[in-house]
Amino acid sequence: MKELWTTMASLMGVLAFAQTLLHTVIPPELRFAVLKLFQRLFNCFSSYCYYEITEIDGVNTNELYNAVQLYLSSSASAAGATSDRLSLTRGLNSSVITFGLANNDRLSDVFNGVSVVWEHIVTPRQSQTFSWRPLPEEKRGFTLRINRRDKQPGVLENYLDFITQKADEIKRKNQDRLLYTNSRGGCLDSRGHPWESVPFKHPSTFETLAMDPVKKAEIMSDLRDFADGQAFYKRTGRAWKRGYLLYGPPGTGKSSMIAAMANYLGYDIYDLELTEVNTNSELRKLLMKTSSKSIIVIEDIDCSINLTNRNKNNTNVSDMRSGPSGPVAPGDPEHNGSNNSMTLSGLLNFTDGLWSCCGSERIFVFTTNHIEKLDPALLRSGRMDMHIFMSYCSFPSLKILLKNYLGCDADDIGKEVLGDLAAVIDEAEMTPADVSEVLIKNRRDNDRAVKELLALLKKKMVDRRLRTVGEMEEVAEEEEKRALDSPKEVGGAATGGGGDDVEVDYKIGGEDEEDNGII
Ligand SMILES: Nc1ncnc2c1ncn2[C@@H]1O[C@H](COP(=O)(O)OP(=O)(O)OP(=O)(O)O)[C@@H](O)[C@H]1O
Repeated sequence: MKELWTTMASLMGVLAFAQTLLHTVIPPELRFAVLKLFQRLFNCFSSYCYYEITEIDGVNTNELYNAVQLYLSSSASAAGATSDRLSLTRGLNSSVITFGLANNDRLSDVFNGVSVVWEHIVTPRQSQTFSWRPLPEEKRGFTLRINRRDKQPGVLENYLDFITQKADEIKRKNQDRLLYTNSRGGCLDSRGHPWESVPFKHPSTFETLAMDPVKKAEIMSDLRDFADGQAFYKRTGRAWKRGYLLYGPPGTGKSSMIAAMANYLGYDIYDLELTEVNTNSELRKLLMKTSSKSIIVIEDIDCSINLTNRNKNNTNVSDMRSGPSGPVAPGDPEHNGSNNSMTLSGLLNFTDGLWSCCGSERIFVFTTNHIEKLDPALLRSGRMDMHIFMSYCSFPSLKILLKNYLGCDADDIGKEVLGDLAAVIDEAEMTPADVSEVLIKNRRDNDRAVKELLALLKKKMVDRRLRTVGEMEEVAEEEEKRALDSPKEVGGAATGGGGDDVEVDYKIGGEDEEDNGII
């Protein structure tokens, strides 16, 4: 045994000596050429093709390297359970940890039925070549191995395109969303930007959103189709944007829905405060400074701008600010050539006109508690593609809230109580916000929470019934009164009253649309 070790040590010594001799006698260029020759010979007989993607391309960062790294991070995290070693990173502005291949580790992948192997190669950098910025001490790169028989034309290009697209998605998902606001009025920041941003950390998701599951699935699928629809929008010649109108009573989850949309798609939110915008051109500038993959929100649109009465004289926001008795503009600035106030027509151009297309993949969301107050032009399809009614708490929504706040499934509550809740929930007309309040307050005691909620729902239901009876009595009284007076009024109503009303309503709608040139 001792002899064996002695022989091994001598052999190692000879090898080390030979290597030093080789390095001294043979110049590095020749060594490199010989190595290349061997590599070529090996490649000729190998059944694989190899592609190298280095981290630094010359002196520039290779974007493809970063994309591959991100793409592989999703596969690596899946393989995490089986792999012994993975590298972990967290990027700037990100709260998410990403997995990566550790040095010289391998990972297999399959794309369109083609199996490939990625290897992460890290070697010390030999010498610092001159460059305007210091290069990292290690040379990092990925080697992609593809079987020769799978090397069909276009396969590699398609695979790399797929990787780049996936990497973009992952980057967006990992990065914190931003919430922008224009609440500084027309003031610009030091970079000349009209929007101010803060990290957006709203935890609302479609999972936690209490609404009818069928409706929810429909909205999610619509959003997904939109986000994946670049080719569709290009083919059909449509601008890549979509409008959603969320309407319903306060506290039914309109803001929560917007947050869920942003979190689902990984989009930033631009919360447009219309009352801070003075002119149409200001609005246009704001639009130009929004980025793609974003949701532009105008909350409570009925309160922001006068949208009911699109008369030429009173449609601008400044009038709204001055109150009903405030100054009346001399005419619709969109039509008299002036551009010194903000009008409904300006807003419609913002969402629908040529300027709305300066960017792509953008969603417009308007919310209102009073849809009946909105101008029909705003509701027209093409402007607001989907009208989503956020309703009072229904039974399916209640089940989601019980899960959110009490952490229990409907079955855990007991059949009898569940039946009682189901019997009263619709008629009680309670908002998800009010239901949430009761559940939050009693979240440490599930039984108490459910009992208190049931009692409140019953009370609301009774109140509503009484209100309805009261209203019916009032109507009956009025009808009775009218019946008594009817011999005098029949003539008047028949000759003008009711008929005129209908005609005027109809006319106002039609004339306004044409006069303002909006539709
Ligand atoms: N559908 C819902 N699903 C889950 N939570 C909800 C829902 N609706 C309301 N809530 C809860 O109630 C609170 C208020 O809801 P939210 O602000 O989204 O309602 P809203 O309809 O936008 O109200 P408003 O019209 O007054 O702005 C939220 O913080 C959320 O916790």
